[in-house]
Amino acid sequence: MTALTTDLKSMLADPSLLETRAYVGGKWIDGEDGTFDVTNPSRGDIVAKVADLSRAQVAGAIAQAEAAQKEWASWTGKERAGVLRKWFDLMMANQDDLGMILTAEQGKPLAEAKGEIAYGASFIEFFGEEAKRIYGETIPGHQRDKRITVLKQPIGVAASITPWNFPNAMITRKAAPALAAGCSFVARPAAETPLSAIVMGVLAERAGIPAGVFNVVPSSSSSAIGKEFCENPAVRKLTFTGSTEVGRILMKQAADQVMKCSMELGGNAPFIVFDDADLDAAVEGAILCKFRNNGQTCVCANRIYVQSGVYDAFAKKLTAAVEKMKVGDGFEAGVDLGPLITPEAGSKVKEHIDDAKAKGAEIVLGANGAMDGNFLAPTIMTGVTQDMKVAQEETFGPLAPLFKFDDVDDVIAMANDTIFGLASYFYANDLSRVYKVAEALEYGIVGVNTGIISTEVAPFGGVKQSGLGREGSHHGIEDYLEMKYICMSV
Ligand SMILES: NC(=O)C1=CN([C@@H]2O[C@H](COP(=O)(O)OP(=O)(O)OC[C@H]3O[C@@H](n4cnc5c(N)ncnc54)[C@H](OP(=O)(O)O)[C@@H]3O)[C@@H](O)[C@H]2O)C=CC1
Ligand SMILES: O=C(O)[C@H](O)CS(=O)(=O)O
Repeated sequence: MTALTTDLKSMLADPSLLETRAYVGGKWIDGEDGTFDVTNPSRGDIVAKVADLSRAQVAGAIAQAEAAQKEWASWTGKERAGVLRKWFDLMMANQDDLGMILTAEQGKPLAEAKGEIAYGASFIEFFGEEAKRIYGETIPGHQRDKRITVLKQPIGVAASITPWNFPNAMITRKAAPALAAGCSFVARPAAETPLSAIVMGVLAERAGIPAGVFNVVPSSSSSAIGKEFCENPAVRKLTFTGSTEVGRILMKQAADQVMKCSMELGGNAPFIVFDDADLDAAVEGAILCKFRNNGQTCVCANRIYVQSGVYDAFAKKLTAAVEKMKVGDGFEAGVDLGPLITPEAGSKVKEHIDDAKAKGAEIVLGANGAMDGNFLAPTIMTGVTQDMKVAQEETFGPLAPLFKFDDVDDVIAMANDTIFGLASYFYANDLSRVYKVAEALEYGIVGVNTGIISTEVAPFGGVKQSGLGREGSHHGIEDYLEMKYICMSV
């Protein structure tokens, strides 16, 4: 591939959206630790040099957020809804530019990046509306002279740590309910993809969100900033999306302050195809579910179980569809699969391919895990079994492993045989089977005859070691509220 340079500023309709400084207390500041490079995963070139904030500067951002929070909480829900709506409108008005910034730093195809902007914006629209509906309650007194009321109040300063795979939506899915609830917010984006977070600061300023309410603190140091978030007494809420491994670290650190945590962690989604499934629909769903963001999502199908009566037909149809998929630069028209975020991400996919081959699986499509830069051909394997690494670990890449099963109870047992419990999917038409399987799967999310479950109106989250709490839906704002019980003697 010819070396291309990503001259991002010249690509934007509004070049001022490409901001590289940090947004703290309503001011744009440089990093005490200089800058760190943001590179384009397709081309390897430097897209921008971004302010590298020190832990002390992040502590300053937390202080600014604390100072701004009480005033922000004094606004009515309707007033907060008004500026959140403006924030949403600005996102959608600049969707193309925000999509290009996202593709430049994360690599996903531009159409998919623009889709993420709309998905991310939907949380701001939704929770702006929810800001007006933070209801308390009155409870009949336990004594004749007692009156009981319950208030919902914002928890205070919320801090977020988010990953590179959805650099816009993972922030808005947290910031939107937080701000709607009356919290203030300090966002530390992944070092790979800070630009999509910083531009949300540009739009927050333009929307009239008060200084200090929304802050973005890019940094090349993840652990030091994580410790600041967990140890600073002004932070009352930590919200994280990323690996279960890092989630455990953060929860341990947050325990010293008994800090409320929301955790959206790793997944190992089973995708089950029963013999009464619509096979064409199942293939379409499997492709959407497996290869969205090049397999780099926590809800991607990680294991594909196909009942023996339709196994060969499904494998043939899936292979025929996947081999038409185009791998390439996210800015290139017609590309279905962009690069992986780093060479290390590719190594993990290759490790799973090699392990499965060594234990008897066969590659029916793909290049044996060979990387071309950060590009990896989509790979399909048959003859995959539970003893292989791919059955227990999140691959996070374009590998579709096909397992064969006979009995419904067996496949439910195999699907549940994991420490994870985020998303699961199955295709079937028999109604009693649909009910039985949906109830038996130990997951926070079950997709029935669909491979895409992501929406702002539903409660997204996992059980077991896939996380704590829910994001999205009217439930999502509860994670940013405290309940206060008032007992009044009359
Ligand atoms: N459930 C989900 O949605 C996601 C799951 N994953 C899983 O995690 C695996 C690794 O992906 P990766 O992006 O490295 O995920 P990580 O969990 O390592 O990183 C997620 C975020 O946490 C930050 N981080 C890492 N270590 C610490 C720490 N000790 N203290 C505070 N913050 C920290 C990272 O910063 P930085 O990137 O700057 O180092 C990033 O912003 C993937 O293969 C996948 O299995 C990954 C992303 C999303
Ligand atoms: O972290 C992720 O992979 C996202 O939560 C998946 S989704 O919400 O975009 O479906």
